[in-house]
Amino acid sequence: MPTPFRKMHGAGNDFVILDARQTPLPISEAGARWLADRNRGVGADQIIRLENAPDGDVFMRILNPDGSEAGACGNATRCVARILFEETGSETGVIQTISGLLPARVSAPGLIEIDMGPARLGWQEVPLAHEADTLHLDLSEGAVSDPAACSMGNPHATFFVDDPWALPLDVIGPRLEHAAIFPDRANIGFAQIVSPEHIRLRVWERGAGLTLACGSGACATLVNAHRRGLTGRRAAVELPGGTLTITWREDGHVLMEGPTALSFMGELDAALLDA
Ligand SMILES: N[C@H](CCC[C@H](N)C(=O)O)C(=O)O
Repeated sequence: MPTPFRKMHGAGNDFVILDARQTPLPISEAGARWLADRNRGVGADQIIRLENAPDGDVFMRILNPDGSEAGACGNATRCVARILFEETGSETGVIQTISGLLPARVSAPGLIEIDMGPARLGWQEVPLAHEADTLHLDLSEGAVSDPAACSMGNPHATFFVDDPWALPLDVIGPRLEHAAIFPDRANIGFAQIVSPEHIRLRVWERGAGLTLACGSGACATLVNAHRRGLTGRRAAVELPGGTLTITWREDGHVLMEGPTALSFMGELDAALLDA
């Protein structure tokens, strides 16, 4: 049964997007692994499945290449918003995830802004394995130490470093992702503060590894940087794949603005998704 898919990316963070609003598309862990595989499948950082939304305009299910489900994916949320806007002819909408309702709008030509919801700062919200000060975690690996942590609906830890490019992220990334303090694992950001309005960031993503961009990671990094007094409430977050503009509003919500792109459309055998 040929099933259409979209291959999209936001600042180089790439996705296979399937539409299950008309017909169920069960995806097993093996199916997600196959689909995300850059040699045997289509290849992607995450698999996104569109579903009918009980409250929003569309529900997005977020699966990592290892089959784990995530509570947030900022870059994919912009891509889903673009699909929604093309379908409705509107420039606003609400995307629903397991973490809540995310208002979306076209903020400028070629740019979409998502209200990613509130940053969650409590240790149980990240979550952490035990009570701790989320502004300064007692965690180190190699040359990095003392991260801040928060949740954007998914767990993030941010290390502030001199140069994210001078670190062996392929070595320290997985060790930190699986650190005992993170019972659900965590996405790990390595951030250089260039100025109070400019951050350079690389992210080792939970369940995915190094990606060219991480939208929720950019949000968590700005929040953690402001909490540390290192930036204002708004900054350009420069990732390897592109730059996102992040604002931490006084009401606690985090706005993320950035680009989207449709790389290609394709068809696949849905039976392979649930093998
Ligand atoms: N790996 C993340 C999900 C994708 C996040 C990222 N692609 C984004 O744009 O926010 C997690 O397991 O929480």
